[in-house]
Amino acid sequence: MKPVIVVHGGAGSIFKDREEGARSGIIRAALKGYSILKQGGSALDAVEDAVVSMEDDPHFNAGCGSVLNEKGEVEMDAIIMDGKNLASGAVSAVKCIANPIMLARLVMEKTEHMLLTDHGANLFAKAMNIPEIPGEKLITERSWERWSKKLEADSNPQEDKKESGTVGAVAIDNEGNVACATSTGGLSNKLVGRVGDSACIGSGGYADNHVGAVSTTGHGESMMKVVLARLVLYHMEQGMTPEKAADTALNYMKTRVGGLGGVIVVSNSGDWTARFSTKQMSWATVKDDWLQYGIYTGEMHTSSVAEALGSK
Ligand SMILES: NC(=O)C[C@H](N)C(=O)O
Repeated sequence: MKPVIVVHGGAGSIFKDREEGARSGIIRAALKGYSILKQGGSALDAVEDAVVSMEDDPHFNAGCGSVLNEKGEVEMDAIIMDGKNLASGAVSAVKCIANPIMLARLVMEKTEHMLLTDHGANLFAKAMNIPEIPGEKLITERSWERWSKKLEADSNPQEDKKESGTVGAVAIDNEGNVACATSTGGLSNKLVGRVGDSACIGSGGYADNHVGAVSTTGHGESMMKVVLARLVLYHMEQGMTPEKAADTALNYMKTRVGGLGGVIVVSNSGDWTARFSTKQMSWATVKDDWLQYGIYTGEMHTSSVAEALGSK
């Protein structure tokens, strides 16, 4: 099987001054994941590494750069899933951790459970020797500024809830195993303790070698109502292509519950797609040593991996 990786940097509206940063961030993440796959590494390692790279990048709403809750704190959700055996691990409402996706993987591999939340997730991190970092280290000047503005009387919270930037990855490795990973700071100004789709199996992501893998982004409450990631795979099981399945599921979410979002998909035969009902979604993929990426509907740039590595 030829390896494939697809990553996203969130669906929503990307501010003009953030476009360049988002573009280079998704390209870097896709190339990182692909280099693992090329060396014979697993889909699971590839999606984890790709997501870590975007969690560490302040341009995205995950890890450092996460949006803030109503109290001005960062609370994050993340999930990872292995399509080989349907194992998955997740953390929700976790604070003071640089890379929630690494913690989610440890939940999957080192516990009997699938989801640890809040304080329990931090206790587990401690037991796993994952260091806690001061919460402020995850807060960028920009996220602080935007959060403070929301406190002004004439602010528009609905508008601010459109902040995108959740990150995710799906991959298939040369053994034909698929995996997904998703990580987010959630929605800005969310209530303390709010958990979104990104920590929930089937909504924020799903991976099954029998069909493929999906990572999602968008309005979490809508995505949980339609169990978006699993819905895409269901349509593929019924015979749809990844693209048709993604569009059908996103359209259902829009008409049934009025929610917008985006998905990245890889099928168990290595077909992929990146689709969204929002104005933008940053995405990138590498297959056959060719990198493709875009942000707006219909936008797709192509370059060879060698060229992309050279210009990094
Ligand atoms: N931007 C996002 O994708 C947000 C995330 N889906 C959430 O609702 O927590």
